[in-house]
Amino acid sequence: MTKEALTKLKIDKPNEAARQRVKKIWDGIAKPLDGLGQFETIVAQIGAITGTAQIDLSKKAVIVMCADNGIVEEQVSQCGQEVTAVVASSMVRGNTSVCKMAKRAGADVIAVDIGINRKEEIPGLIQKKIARGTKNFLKEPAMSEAEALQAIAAGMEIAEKCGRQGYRILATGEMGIGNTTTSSAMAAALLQCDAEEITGKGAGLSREKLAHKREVVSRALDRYCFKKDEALRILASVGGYDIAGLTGVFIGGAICHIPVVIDGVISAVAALTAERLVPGVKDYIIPSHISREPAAKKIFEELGVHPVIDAGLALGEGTGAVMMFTLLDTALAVYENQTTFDDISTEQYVRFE
Ligand SMILES: O=C(O)c1ccc[n+]([C@@H]2O[C@H](COP(=O)([O-])O)[C@@H](O)[C@H]2O)c1
Ligand SMILES: Cc1cc2nc[nH]c2cc1C
Repeated sequence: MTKEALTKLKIDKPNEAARQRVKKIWDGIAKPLDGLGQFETIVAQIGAITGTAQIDLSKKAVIVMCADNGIVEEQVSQCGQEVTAVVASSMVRGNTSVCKMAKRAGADVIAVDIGINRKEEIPGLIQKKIARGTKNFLKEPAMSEAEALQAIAAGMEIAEKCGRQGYRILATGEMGIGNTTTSSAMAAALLQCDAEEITGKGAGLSREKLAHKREVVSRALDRYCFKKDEALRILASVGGYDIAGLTGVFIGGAICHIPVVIDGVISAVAALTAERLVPGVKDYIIPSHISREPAAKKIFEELGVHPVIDAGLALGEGTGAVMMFTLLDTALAVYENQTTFDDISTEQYVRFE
């Protein structure tokens, strides 16, 4: 895919008539007006995305993009790169946190090698490797723009295939040591913030190491002098293959009218990148939680997305998004098996605003 082809993509506007029909159904259910708060809004959003008031989230999957990051060479993470391949292998065996949650939530895990630094294939992963990890972005751009576009196309392809296979909702997840550094650098560039205010501890760092990580992000910003509207250059220069792949998942989901649930800070950066590259994608994004990483809040504010879970999660893999699957299923129990005001022979609440 070329940059021109990507930027020419058009996203349909969500179906407002379907959104209104869902809202009307909520108001007819025997409960206080707006009693399920944001869950009513989100179910209506899913109606607008899919174009129907009949909400079906029976088949769901979390797409976990696994990739390595050359910036790990700069001691920005407590773990070594080899851990990415170890955890990715556990994905296949169902042994990671997201696999356990997905099993409980009735969702499939689609784990993808989009750039693990390992020569041998890990059997069971979807093979979409662009390269064996990115370059150290303090020394040279993490990847070329052509590679970034290739990874975006891979993510779009996976989302579109999920659509053909009947998945009704997708979640984004990732695994990649060092990807909170790439995310922080991208968020700082996309939002034009300082490294200081946007860079967090990731999977765990001492105070000294956090100061060093901020310094690394700051040096990268000085080196590349990004403008906020250069999303593709930002992604290629300081991003990762996981972020690029997830950017593609958000774009592909929007094209196919599939709601995509956003997870932590890495997913949030991918969502913002997708929106900057192809405006309109954000209408197809379903919130889940607000990551502990400081960049997350700023990105959600920019996107106008309101996460419903504020629990200090910072696990990644798609875990918070899968929790949201369960919450949505619970809310749908009320929506699908309606007890209406008519059923209980009671006057419906009147909406005054
Ligand atoms: O999702 C988040 O917001 C999040 C916050 C902190 C850490 N992580 C996970 O931890 C790993 C990256 O941490 P680090 O410190 O190596 O950059 C990566 O595999 C992510 O899935 C994820
Ligand atoms: C074991 C482990 C699991 C993870 N999941 C997301 N990031 C991770 C980092 C580590 C180290």
